[in-house]
This record gives sequence, C-alpha cells and structure tokens, in this order.
Amino acid sequence: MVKIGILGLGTVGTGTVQILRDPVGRHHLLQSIEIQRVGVRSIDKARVVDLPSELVTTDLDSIVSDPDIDIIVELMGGIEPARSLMLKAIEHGKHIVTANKAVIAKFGDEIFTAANQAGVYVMLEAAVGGGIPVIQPLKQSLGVNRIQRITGIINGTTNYILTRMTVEGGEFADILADAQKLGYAEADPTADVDGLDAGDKIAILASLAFGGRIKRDDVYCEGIRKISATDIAYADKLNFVIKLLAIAERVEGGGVSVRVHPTFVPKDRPLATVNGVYNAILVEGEPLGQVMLFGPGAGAGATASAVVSDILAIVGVMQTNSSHEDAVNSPNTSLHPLLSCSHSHYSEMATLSSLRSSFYVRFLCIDVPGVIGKLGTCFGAHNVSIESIVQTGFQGDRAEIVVVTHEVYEGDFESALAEIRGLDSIASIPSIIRVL
Ligand SMILES: NC(=O)C1=CN([C@@H]2O[C@H](COP(=O)(O)OP(=O)(O)OC[C@H]3O[C@@H](n4cnc5c(N)ncnc54)[C@H](OP(=O)(O)O)[C@@H]3O)[C@@H](O)[C@H]2O)C=CC1
Ligand SMILES: N[C@@H](CC=O)C(=O)O
Ligand code: NA
Repeated sequence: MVKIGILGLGTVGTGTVQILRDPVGRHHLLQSIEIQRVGVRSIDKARVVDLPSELVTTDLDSIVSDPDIDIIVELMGGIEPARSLMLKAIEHGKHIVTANKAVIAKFGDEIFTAANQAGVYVMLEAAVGGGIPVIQPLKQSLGVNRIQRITGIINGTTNYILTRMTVEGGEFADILADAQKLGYAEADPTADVDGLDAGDKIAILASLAFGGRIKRDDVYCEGIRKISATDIAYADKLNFVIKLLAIAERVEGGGVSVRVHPTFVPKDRPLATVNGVYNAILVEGEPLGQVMLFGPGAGAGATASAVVSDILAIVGVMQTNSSHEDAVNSPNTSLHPLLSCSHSHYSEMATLSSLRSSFYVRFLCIDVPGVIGKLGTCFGAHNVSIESIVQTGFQGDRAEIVVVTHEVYEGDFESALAEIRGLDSIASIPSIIRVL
C-alpha cells in the first residue's frame, strides 16, 4: 500500500477523501492507496466525511515527518505554514501533491529545487483550472509544440460573478457570497476578485509553456472590482462579453508577457461562451495550432479529481520503480522527465508598453461640443487610431462618450490618456478595458 498524509480537510480535502474512499469503477491503482493521517486546524469542526478520530490531527509537523507516509497531499492553501510543511516533507523524502497555486507561483523555485535534489515529485494539476487537465498536457501531450500564447479564463469565482452580473444583473457582493458558499472562492476572496489567483495560475502555465521560471511580481494583475453594470451593458451593445482573461505570450521583439485583466471578448469567440464556474484555456502552438481545454475550474469534486489523478501518477511511477526506498534514502535519483520540473532559469519579460492591444474607454465629459474632436486629436497625436467613438447619453449632467481603439502600443495609449486627463472637458474616465 502507498500511504498518504493529507494536509487540509476543507472543500478540496473532503472531495479528495470522498474519491479515495469510493474506488469502485475508478482506476484500480486507487485501491493501493491508504490515508494514513489528515491534518486540520480545528479538531472539533463538524466534517462532511466521517474519519476515524485517530487519523485526524492538528499536529501537521508530525504528518510531514511520519516515516510511514510516501505522499503528502497539501490542500490547506495560503503561503505559510504550507510552504514550510512542503519543504519539510520533501526533506523527509516525500512526494508532494498540491492544489496550492499561491505557494507554487511565489515559491516554486525553492520547492522544485528542493524536490529535484531530494528525488521526489511535486504534482500540481489541481492548482490551475481545477479539474481541467492542463498541467500534464502542457508537460506531455503538448510538450513538443512551440507555444506562442495561452489565453485562459482560469478563475472560477470571477467568471461566476461576471456571468451572473451579465445574465441577471445581480449585485457583486451578493454573487460573491454565493461563490463562497459554493466553495469556489479562496479563503480570502480578494485573491480571486483582484486577479491575484489568476495571476498565480498564469505564472505557472507560462513557466510550463515557455520553459523558464516566471517571477510572480512580473505578472501584471488587474481584477474585476471596477467592472460596472454600465460597462457590461456597453459590452453587450457592442457585441462583446467581459471576461477576466489571463494571457501569457511570446512578444515580437523578444521576451514574454504574462498578465491578467478584464477583457472585452467578441461574442463569437469560443472563450466568450465559457460561463459560470467553468474555465477554459486556449493554447496556441506550432505545429498544432489551437487547442482549447474546457471544464469546471473550481469546486470540491472537480478539483479533487485532479488531486487524486496526481496521486495516482506518483503511485504508478512508484510501482514501476521499485527503487522508491532508494529515492528516500539517497538523494538525486533520477526523476521521470515528463513529471518533474526540468528548468531552473528565468524567462526574459517584455514590458507592458511594448504590447499591442485594442481598448474600450468610457469618458464622462463636462462640455459636449467639441469634445469628440479633442479626443480624436489627442489619440491621433500619439498614434492611437480609433475604431469607433460615440456619445451615447448622459450620466447625471455628464455626457458619456465611449471610444474603441484599433490595436495600438500600450505605451502610446497611456501617453494619449495622460494628455486627455488634462483636458478641461474630461470630468473622469470611469473605465478602461482591453479588447481581445
Ligand atoms: N476550492 C476550490 O474550488 C479550489 C481550491 N484550490 C486550492 O486548494 C487548496 C484548498 O482549498 P479549499 O479546500 O477550498 O480550502 P478550505 O478553506 O475549504 O480548506 C482548508 C483546509 O486546510 C486546513 N487548514 C488551513 N490552514 C491550516 C493551518 N494553518 N493548520 C492546519 N490546517 C489548516 C483547514 O482546517 P479546518 O477545516 O480545521 O479549518 C481546512 O480543512 C487551496 O490552495 C486552494 O487555492 C484549487 C482549486 C480549486
Ligand atoms: N478560487 C479559485 C479556486 C480554484 O482554483 C477559483 O475561483 O478559480
Ligand atoms: Na487542472
């Protein structure tokens, strides 16, 4: 039997235990897995799964150093103590399965280096796209392609919020509360709403796609807090939907760009049809072309499916490699190259100003006559060409003008906006949203 220790028995931990305890009709290797210990924060909390009390403990240190345990399944979330416990488990020769994108995006360097030295695996399929297989496909089935771009909807909570705001016009706070009740949101939902969770995930995908580590601070993150019902209505009128996109791409002229921002997506693009808690990841590479991976991006069962599949992959390797005992006792034994992390350098990053994008901008103006001309002149002076400019109505006594630009350099667009902000007739610029 392969013995596992699970850290965390919340949404994903519970889903994981449920799959492991109900193996019939699933992969036969599940029957060689035994839950040895489960670590939690509050021992007295009511649990959905009924585990023998001697299995459950608040002493997580004792789990990661338990000599009988082969695999540590980290499902607690957050940076600490998750990071230290994973490092300690690696030090004790244990393989890791984790759903924790926050700790991998920020400390993956340290964790993978330690794992490679110790000759153990760190598997993280659940960390991106929940139940959607995307980590292993990037490492294996798509591994021979030169990846040009990844465009993803990879945060279930924000996609659920934007979908409901679009379809039923509900209030942001109420819908977020529902996402929390459904188990989609992070313990601190700020990570979802401000695009930080998607930032963690796209940093991980970019690292796999481009074969170089990504410093988390180099990922530009903008969340959905500022998206208003007005912008959603304009998007609809202009034949778009608003999605929180995470994009990683090679940039002409060198470097890679990794970013997260709300985006106007044309309604006829497949990504526009991804709604609710569903995620989708569009991978573009040579010679394959485009592949879109789609499925539930959060939730207990979906995420646990990815967690248990990772456990299974390790069990499979352990069973074919009877030298597991050696791996524990003698570091630097060879790891399967398609399951382990094989790069250690950092990717060169491109600056945001060198990227090309189209923009939707909503202006509130004080004085209507001549404003459209002034806006056109300012944009033109900075090489920003306009696809459409319309004055659509009033918000109180302010005239509302909406501009959609052609694809322009972000740097030129920023310079034009700096000049426009100085115009007497511009009262405010409530929305600036990129267009796909
Ligand atoms: N929920 C989802 O849909 C998805 C989640 N993830 C990731 O999975 C991980 C777990 O998420 P989720 O299950 O939603 O989280 P929950 O908040 O539901 O569960 C966290 C669990 O970890 C335990 N825990 C947390 N901190 C400590 C600590 N300091 N000491 C001991 N135990 C601790 C909690 O114990 P107790 O129960 O006693 O409070 C709880 O059982 C996170 O990394 C998350 O980002 C990834 C994909 C989807
Ligand atoms: N909070 C995350 C959970 C899965 O990673 C999300 O909403 O996508
Ligand atoms: Na996944």
